[in-house]
Amino acid sequence: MDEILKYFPDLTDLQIEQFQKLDFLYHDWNEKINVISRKDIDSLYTKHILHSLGIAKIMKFEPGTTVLDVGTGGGFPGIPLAILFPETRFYLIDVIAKKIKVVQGVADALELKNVKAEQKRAELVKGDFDFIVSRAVTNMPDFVSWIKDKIKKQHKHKLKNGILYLKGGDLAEELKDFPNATLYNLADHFEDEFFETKKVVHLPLKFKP
Ligand SMILES: C[S@@+](CC[C@H](N)C(=O)[O-])C[C@H]1O[C@@H](n2cnc3c(N)ncnc32)[C@H](O)[C@@H]1O
Repeated sequence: MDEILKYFPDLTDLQIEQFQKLDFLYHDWNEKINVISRKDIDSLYTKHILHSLGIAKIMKFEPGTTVLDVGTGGGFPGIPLAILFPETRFYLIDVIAKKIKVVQGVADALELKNVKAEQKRAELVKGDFDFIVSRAVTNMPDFVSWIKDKIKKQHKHKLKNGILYLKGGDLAEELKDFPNATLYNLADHFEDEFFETKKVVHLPLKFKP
């Protein structure tokens, strides 16, 4: 938790309490439904929560922004971002129902009013969003094909509406057909060696009528 406060020193008391509660909630849920590998659960705050908040180092969502988290699993990056941006609306989806049960359980326990969680396949999501966030779901070409018609037309941020994807390693081959993608190194923001190769990929997408 100290790590979260180190990089996000302006949290309110409520946000601090909500981030603290994640420790118990994820350990508890993970015993019933495995959403975080046993190897990683002890690094919950670095590898899952802080990593999710990496998106916030690139993008400060304005109040009223709508964000879709595709393949959220146990709620990453959606849940940490929903705590940090209480006035942004987050729609968290995953194709596996029991993962959404965990997400709903965590959102309920934290009384997050800005989270809607649903068991759904990405390709079948209706509606449009300012941004679509994700981590560890699929490669960029497939991802874009799933969500390309779900982007809002009106931009209200400096970064254009589109995808904010947490990815690691060498992305040259995967992103070769996306020359307008911008990579932001999380190592510029977080010291832990876990972030050495981690990036946020911003891919602006045009509204398709
Ligand atoms: C490796 S997990 C990552 C979970 C989470 N994003 C994280 O980083 O911890 C990938 C998740 O994507 C979900 N998924 C895969 N294909 C999907 C699709 N077409 N629509 C929605 N969810 C999908 C899987 O069910 C799984 O929960």
